[in-house]
Amino acid sequence: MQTEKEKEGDASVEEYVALSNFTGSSSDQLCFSSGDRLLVHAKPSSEWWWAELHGVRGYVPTSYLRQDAAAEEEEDEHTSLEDQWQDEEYFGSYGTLRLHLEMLSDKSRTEAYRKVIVSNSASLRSKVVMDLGCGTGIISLFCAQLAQPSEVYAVEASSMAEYTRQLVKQNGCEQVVTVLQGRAEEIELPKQVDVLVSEWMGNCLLFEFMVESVLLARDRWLKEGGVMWPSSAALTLVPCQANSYYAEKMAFWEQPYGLDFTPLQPLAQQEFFTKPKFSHVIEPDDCLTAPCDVLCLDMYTLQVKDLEEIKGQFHFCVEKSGIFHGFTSWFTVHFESLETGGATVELNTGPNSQPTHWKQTLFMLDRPVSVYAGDSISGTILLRRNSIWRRHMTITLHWSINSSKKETDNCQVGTKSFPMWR
Ligand SMILES: N=C(N)NCC[C@H]1O[C@@H](n2cnc3c(N)ncnc32)[C@H](O)[C@@H]1O
Repeated sequence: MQTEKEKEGDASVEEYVALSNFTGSSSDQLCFSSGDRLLVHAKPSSEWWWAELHGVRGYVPTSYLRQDAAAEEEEDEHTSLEDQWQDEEYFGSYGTLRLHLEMLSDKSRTEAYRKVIVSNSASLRSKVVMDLGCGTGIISLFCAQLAQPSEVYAVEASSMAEYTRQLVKQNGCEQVVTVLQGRAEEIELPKQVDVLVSEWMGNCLLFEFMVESVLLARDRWLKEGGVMWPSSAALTLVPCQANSYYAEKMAFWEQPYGLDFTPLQPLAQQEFFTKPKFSHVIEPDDCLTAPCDVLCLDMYTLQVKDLEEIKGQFHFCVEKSGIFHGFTSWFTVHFESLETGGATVELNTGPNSQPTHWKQTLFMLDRPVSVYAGDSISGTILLRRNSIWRRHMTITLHWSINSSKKETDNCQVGTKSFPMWR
């Protein structure tokens, strides 16, 4: 129901750009295409705004909108670089034990780093190592305990660094490990390093964009011919079923206690399926096709500017009929050996490996689609870094489903943008 204000619209009309296509599911919702410039007249809720396109007014979902460049410029002036990284909140969260306990309790992750040190212990002798974002210093302690590097610089920006120094002393590693408190981009190391090791991966590989700090440290502190651990990273995608999640968040409204609550389903779609779902556990049987690496990052050549927009393509062949609810992503990183020809160590966060604290990330479509063995799903994925909130990004998926049934030439296409988180 439109209020008077929504009908007239208030004076402060703001222009927004549509991030992707939207097909309204009721008469009072606007339909628009990616790139359309919408005039927002009223913001009655955080999820739905009252907007105008080509003279027609209606509700639009806020998650599909981005402030236009001019407005973004203006906001830019009021957002200092510091705020854009949300460092106070970010490093504040790493100053407490919660996240460090989660990471240390992740055996798959932590043992993978230990395996890297153990399998390269001979080559690490007399080497200089930088552990970027060392947290409690676990990787630095592995280096000092399981190998004989000459120096390990354990760099940590949060207040945890004070405790890390105590842990280094407590474990008799202070001869080798030096803890430096500060942002890796800002601190001074006594010398260049032979190895830059870091556990920087976020949800969907890049969230938090700590990888930028790793690249800046590489360019400034890694010796010519030095080694990056991880050496490479890949983001993997697979079209999947998500029956229990769909039942829990959408089907639920069909007949709760014998009543018909389906008018709430557009809100449920907006509230539960607009953003990616972190910590999703996909069962191998939920995969409708073989997974595909859609992005591959070489940590020696990747540049900070490359992080603004990263694009990948995919082509999936449906192996078994099922319901295409969405896409699931995970990542894998590789640690090359310090010895030429030595064994590479892999940390895989996918459904066929030991579980990790990242689990997987689920991207739900607005509406599920039945697919059949022999169909194919092809398209692109675009990770676009947020130009204001530097730890955030938007993931846009475009896909087309090509039916294997010869008589129907139906090719269903779809696109959806998922803010993570702004
Ligand atoms: N997703 C992750 N692996 N997060 C690990 C982040 C750890 O690295 C620390 N960290 C992140 N960025 C930086 C940086 N630029 N400089 C120093 N420490 C950092 C952070 O305080 C935490 O202890």
